[in-house]
Amino acid sequence: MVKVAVLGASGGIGQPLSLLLKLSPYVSKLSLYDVRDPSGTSVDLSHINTIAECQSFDKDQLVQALGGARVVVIPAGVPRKPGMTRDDLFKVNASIMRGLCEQIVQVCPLATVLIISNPVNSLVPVAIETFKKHGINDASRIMGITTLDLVRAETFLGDYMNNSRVTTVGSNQFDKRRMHKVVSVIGGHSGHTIIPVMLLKPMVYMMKPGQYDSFIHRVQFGGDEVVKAKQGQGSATYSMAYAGYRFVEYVLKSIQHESLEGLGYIPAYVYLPGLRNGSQAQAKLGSKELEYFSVPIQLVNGRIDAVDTTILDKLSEQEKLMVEKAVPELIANAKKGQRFIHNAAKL
Ligand SMILES: NC(=O)C1=CN([C@@H]2O[C@H](COP(=O)(O)OP(=O)(O)OC[C@H]3O[C@@H](n4cnc5c(N)ncnc54)[C@H](O)[C@@H]3O)[C@@H](O)[C@H]2O)C=CC1
Ligand SMILES: O=C([O-])CC(=O)C(=O)O
Repeated sequence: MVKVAVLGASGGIGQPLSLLLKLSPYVSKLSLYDVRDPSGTSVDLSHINTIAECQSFDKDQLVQALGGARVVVIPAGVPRKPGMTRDDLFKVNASIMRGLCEQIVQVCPLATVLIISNPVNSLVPVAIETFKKHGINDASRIMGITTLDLVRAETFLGDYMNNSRVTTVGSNQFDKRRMHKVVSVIGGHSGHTIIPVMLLKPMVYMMKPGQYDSFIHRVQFGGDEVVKAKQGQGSATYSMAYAGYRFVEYVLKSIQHESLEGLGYIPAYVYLPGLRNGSQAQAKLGSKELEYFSVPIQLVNGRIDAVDTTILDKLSEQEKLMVEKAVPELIANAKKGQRFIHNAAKL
């Protein structure tokens, strides 16, 4: 069992994610940090009779919050309002990400860092470059969480295929196993960079005309659907907490050396050149310039052991076109994050 730190624990995602982590059998200590005092959340959660011990840390206590953390999850940052893109959040959230990573790299440099804050496509590069600047060149422990796209794809496809909803709660395990074998999502985490991939290709032909295209659109723009429905009160929080927990649990199971079989290889947004099979993925995606991509990963002890590129061999013509469309945007998004660190370094 390990210590998990949540940075941004008072937020819309941070609170329900912390609840799920408090229920986890893999967490011994739950460290809640936010610039908005998270002690209320921590005391409330501490009344739940599960193993994890809750501690809260206020804005001047980041070092204490991170001490001994094996996993750091970051939902800190501002969310979108209607009319905004995720990229509009870059300026504020990149500064937050850099500040947090500058401490992580000093206090718990061997922790696995899982990034939720948007824009994921640019903030993972901000984190990787911050670590590099401090002498740590290890892409195996920094990942962007794109699991919400996968959860949406599983849910919406389940709807479209007239199945019951996918869930890991309760005894409805059948759908969960079934859906992760049917669909995955690769690419990035914004609009057209989100690329649903049918693992069972005949599914497409089983759908009614137009259903496949509207399924793709709904997965790509599911975030906007929530932003609109929340009418200025933020973006997805509960579904993100669920998705975030699903990914964190995957990492925690690997740290406990538990079997990950049956969970499939969950994709994450990662720095390909620093990973085993990463250059193979770049070759299959047709661009050496494309350094960041969400692709299924194989985990060992909380670190990425290798990128699983097999999904890239089985893309349909339409999926290949989606990749082609996404690549220039993903390259630009990553460069933006990298420039943010390098230009700041020159000042
Ligand atoms: N990866 C994904 O699929 C998703 C990502 N998001 C992103 O997650 C982020 C958080 O969303 P919400 O929780 O809804 O926002 P929120 O505003 O409810 O919560 C964010 C929290 O971060 C805290 N915070 C700000 N600066 C901080 C710092 N320097 N250190 C620690 N905490 C800090 C705030 O005080 C606040 O409590 C947003 O950027 C949003 O776009 C949201 C949904 C899905
Ligand atoms: O749409 C947003 O801003 C939040 C998000 O990333 C999502 O829900 O996928």
